[in-house]
Amino acid sequence: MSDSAPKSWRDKLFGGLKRTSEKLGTNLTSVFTKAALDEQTLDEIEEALIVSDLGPAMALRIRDRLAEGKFNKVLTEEYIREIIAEEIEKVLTPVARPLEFRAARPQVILVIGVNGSGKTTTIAKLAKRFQEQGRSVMLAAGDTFRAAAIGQLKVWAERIGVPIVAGKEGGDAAGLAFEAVRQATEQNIDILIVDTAGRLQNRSELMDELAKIRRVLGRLDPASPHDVVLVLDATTGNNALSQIEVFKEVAQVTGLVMTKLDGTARGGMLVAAAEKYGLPIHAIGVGETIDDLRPFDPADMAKAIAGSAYA
Ligand SMILES: Nc1nc2c(ncn2[C@@H]2O[C@H](COP(=O)(O)OP(=O)(O)OP(=O)(O)O)[C@@H](O)[C@H]2O)c(=O)[nH]1
Repeated sequence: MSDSAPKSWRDKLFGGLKRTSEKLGTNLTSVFTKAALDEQTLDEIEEALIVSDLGPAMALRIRDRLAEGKFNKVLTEEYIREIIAEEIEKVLTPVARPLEFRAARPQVILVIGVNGSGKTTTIAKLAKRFQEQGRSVMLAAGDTFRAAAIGQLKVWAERIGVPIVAGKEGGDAAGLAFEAVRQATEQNIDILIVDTAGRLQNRSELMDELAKIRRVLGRLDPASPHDVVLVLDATTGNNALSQIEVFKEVAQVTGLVMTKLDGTARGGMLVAAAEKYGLPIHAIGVGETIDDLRPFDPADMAKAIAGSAYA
């Protein structure tokens, strides 16, 4: 394929995860050149997998898989990468779940995450995907803390052609969410995506605000918000894992979106997150354009992380 040809999603996925799979390869270099499998090599493999952010449980499982009947045998790089991909796929399969319209009009999707995680662009990308599926979408600029966040979301709304409910900087986010649901109901909108502030440094305020939004939404429809999606920046590595911990507690997260997998060698943490929390992962981001955020195929994703054959 020439450089100018448009890339398919699979190309982008494998290209985006290249730094992650290369880092795994670097960490495993000494193993790839070993004569035969022994206890020490297995220790090295386990260590390399942990250093590659896959998490200790996964590292141990892969170690056990490789040990099965293979002692004193020479393992090829291809075989090792294949086994890694197979084990990753097992963990990703149950969590790879796209965000879907479930006929609760309006279905309210609360989007949370720290500033800079890619929240605003994720909202726009999700909105566009729903639109493509024939759904009507409305946005609510609930990050009332920063004028820039409101402005950015307005620009995106205009670009993709969806209505937006926005208030003033410093306004009441719960009040805005309430108003947005009212308008979405009136206009028979399928999906309302609500942005929120991401001030993790002020945990009690954040908690109060999210709790208030939930309370207000719940008053209109006890099932609302129907989804609470946490956006994580993959480049933050372990920090992303601790964000799941905090937000799970303050906002009853129902699913994850992981952005910027193309900008890091630490993509393995998606697997660690899946294993540790078991939360659905609705979509992943491998670039800045509107089409770069999508649900993922667990087998492809596993191969992309493990760097095993791209066929
Ligand atoms: N390379 C890459 N960049 C991304 C991805 N997702 C988001 N970005 C970029 O990350 C930056 C931050 O994204 P925003 O959507 O503005 O993040 P945010 O969390 O809303 O940030 P604030 O508006 O500052 O709170 C932007 O420049 C995005 O284009 C991704 O998957 N890959």
